[in-house]
Amino acid sequence: MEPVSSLAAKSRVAALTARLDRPIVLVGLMGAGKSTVGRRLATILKCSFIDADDAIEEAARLPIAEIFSEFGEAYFRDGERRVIARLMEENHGIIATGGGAFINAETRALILEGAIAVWIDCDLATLVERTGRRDNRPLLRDGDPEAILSRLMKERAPYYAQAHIRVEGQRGPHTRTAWAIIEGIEQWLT
Ligand SMILES: Nc1ncnc2c1ncn2[C@@H]1O[C@H](COP(=O)(O)OP(=O)(O)O)[C@@H](O)[C@H]1O
Ligand SMILES: O=C(O)C1=C[C@@H](OP(=O)(O)O)[C@@H](O)[C@H](O)C1
Ligand SMILES: [Mg+2]
Repeated sequence: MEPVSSLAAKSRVAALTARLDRPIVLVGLMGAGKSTVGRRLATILKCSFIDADDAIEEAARLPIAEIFSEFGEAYFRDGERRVIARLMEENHGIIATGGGAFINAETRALILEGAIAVWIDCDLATLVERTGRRDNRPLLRDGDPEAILSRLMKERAPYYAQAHIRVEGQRGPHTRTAWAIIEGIEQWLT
C-alpha cells in the first residue's frame, strides 16, 4: 500500500484515471467491503462514488429491509436492476452494488458490458464478523448468518467469478483493499 500523498502514488493515480472510460463496479458478498472500500477508492482516484443500495432506498423512500419485508426479494431485484442501469448512465466513477445484484443475469450483463467489474472476494470468517456489526441485511436475519453466508458463497461464486477482475478483500485498513483494486485494474488494462 502506498500513501496517496506520495509522488509515485499520485502519478499512478493520474495514469490510471486518464485511462478509465467506464465506471468501476464493485461486486461480492455482504461484508466484503464494497460500500466502504468503494468510497475510499473514489477518494484516492478523486472520482464520484455511489452506493446502489443507497440509491434504491432513496428511490423507494424505504430502507432495504422494509422493501424485502413489504414487497419481497423479486421486487427488490427488479428495482435494483433499474437503479443500477440508471447509475451506469450517470457517469459515476465508482459504483458499489449490493451483494445479490451481480447474480441477476440482466444486471450482470449490463455491468459486464458497460463497466469494469471488480469482485472483492473475502473469506467466510471475515464476512461473518463484519456483517455481524449491523442488523441491516434482511437475508441474514432468517437463520444462522454463518450458514447463510456459506451457502451464498457457494451459490454465488460462479457468478462473481465472471467479473473482469478479482481482488482479495484484505484484512487491515480499507485503503489496502482499495490499492489492491487499483493494482488489479492496472494489470487488467495492460
Ligand atoms: N478492508 C476492510 N478493513 C476493515 N473493515 C472493513 C473492510 N472492509 C469492510 N470493512 C467493514 O466491514 C463492514 C461491512 O463493510 P461494507 O463496506 O458495508 O461491505 P459490503 O458493502 O460489501 O456489504 C463495515 O463495518 C466496514 O467498515
Ligand atoms: O447479498 C444480497 O443479496 C444483499 C446485499 C446487501 O448489500 P451489501 O452486499 O452491501 O451488504 C443488500 O443489497 C441486500 O441486503 C441484499
Ligand atoms: Mg454495501
